[in-house]
Amino acid sequence: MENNQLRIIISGGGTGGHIFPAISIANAIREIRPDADILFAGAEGRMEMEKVPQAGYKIVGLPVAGFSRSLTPKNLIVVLKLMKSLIKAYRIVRNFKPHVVVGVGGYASGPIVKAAQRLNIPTLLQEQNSYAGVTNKLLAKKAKKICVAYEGMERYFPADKIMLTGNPVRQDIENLTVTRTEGLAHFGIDPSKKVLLVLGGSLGARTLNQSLLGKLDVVKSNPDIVVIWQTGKLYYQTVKEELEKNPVENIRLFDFIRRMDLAYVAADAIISRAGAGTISELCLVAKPCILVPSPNVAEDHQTRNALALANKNAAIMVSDSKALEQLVNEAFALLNDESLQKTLSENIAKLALRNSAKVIAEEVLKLTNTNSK
Ligand SMILES: CC(=O)N[C@H]1[C@@H](OP(=O)(O)OP(=O)(O)OC[C@H]2O[C@@H](n3ccc(=O)[nH]c3=O)[C@H](O)[C@@H]2O)O[C@H](CO)[C@@H](O)[C@@H]1O
Repeated sequence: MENNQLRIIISGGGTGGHIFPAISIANAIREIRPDADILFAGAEGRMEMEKVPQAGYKIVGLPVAGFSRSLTPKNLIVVLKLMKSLIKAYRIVRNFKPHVVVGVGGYASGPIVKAAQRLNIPTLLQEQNSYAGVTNKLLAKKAKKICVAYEGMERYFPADKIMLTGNPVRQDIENLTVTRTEGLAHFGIDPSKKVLLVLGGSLGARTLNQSLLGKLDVVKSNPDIVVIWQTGKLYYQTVKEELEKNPVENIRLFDFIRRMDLAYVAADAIISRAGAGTISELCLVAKPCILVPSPNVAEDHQTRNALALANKNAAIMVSDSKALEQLVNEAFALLNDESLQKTLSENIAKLALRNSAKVIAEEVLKLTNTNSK
């Protein structure tokens, strides 16, 4: 390892919501400093161990896992793993000698950022959600900079360290170059139809799938509306079997959509979970949407993400418990109300934050000159 080479560790992961921003930040650092040596640290067995090498970066894994929310003996094993991870994290940071360490949230960022802070290496945190998780709140005290995507984050973090940068969004979505005609052609949809896009987040959402399955008759009786439906990998087979029993011509079914840019341009309205990454994209593509926060995430942060938009009349929020009954009717009503579509689009566009990855990368590079002592 060259002594004067710029070295940066990026830590965190667990779901797409943490990994994709981390990779975007790394790419933006490389654009400015192609010579930078970037090392990722993730959790063994999680999605980052596959996605990060695919993106062309090296990654080391920690044996870290999440606590169960109820009191169970399993949590003892989690404590042991955490201690092992801390020891490993110290070793990684000492050996790699980074000039700065970035934490994007998720299991691995805790031990790595903690170790860096103890060793007086400057750290930067990126919080994607409008509600800060426990780990980031603990790490914030000694962090040099905290890049956030929502206003009002001084509720959780020291105000002087916060910078409103937004969440990094893939280039092809931030700067859409495809047309609606191309989007419709990609999904085999006639240009005279309206399109409802349904997104369950990177893993899919059971409630959204059940809400649609329960209202197939409504979808069928509106043949001028075509539904592009992302089920998630886990639920795809079940939904497909249901649709084989009860075929609906105006549905296009996918487990995962690779060309989100084409899906977004094709859509007239969108139903979505309220994951932070998806919301940042929805603001940039400025489409009218209905958000259904997942009740299964830490500290109910998706509800807070969704409320940040709903309170500004930038999105409609339907709670998970009301979705089965209300969601599809609400979406079809929105598709038939152009004035509401226009208001929601205009308001959501105002919340868009651009160039986040580049701005965060610049902040990371500024810290490489900081003396943290
Ligand atoms: C269940 C869970 O823990 N969810 C969390 C996870 O969400 P999750 O992993 O679902 O992530 P986000 O909603 O933040 O982002 C999903 C990303 O996957 C992409 N995508 C999605 C579907 C698809 O078919 N194709 C595709 O490419 C989207 O364009 C987006 O870029 O991390 C977010 C950011 O910390 C949190 O706010 C969420 O609460």
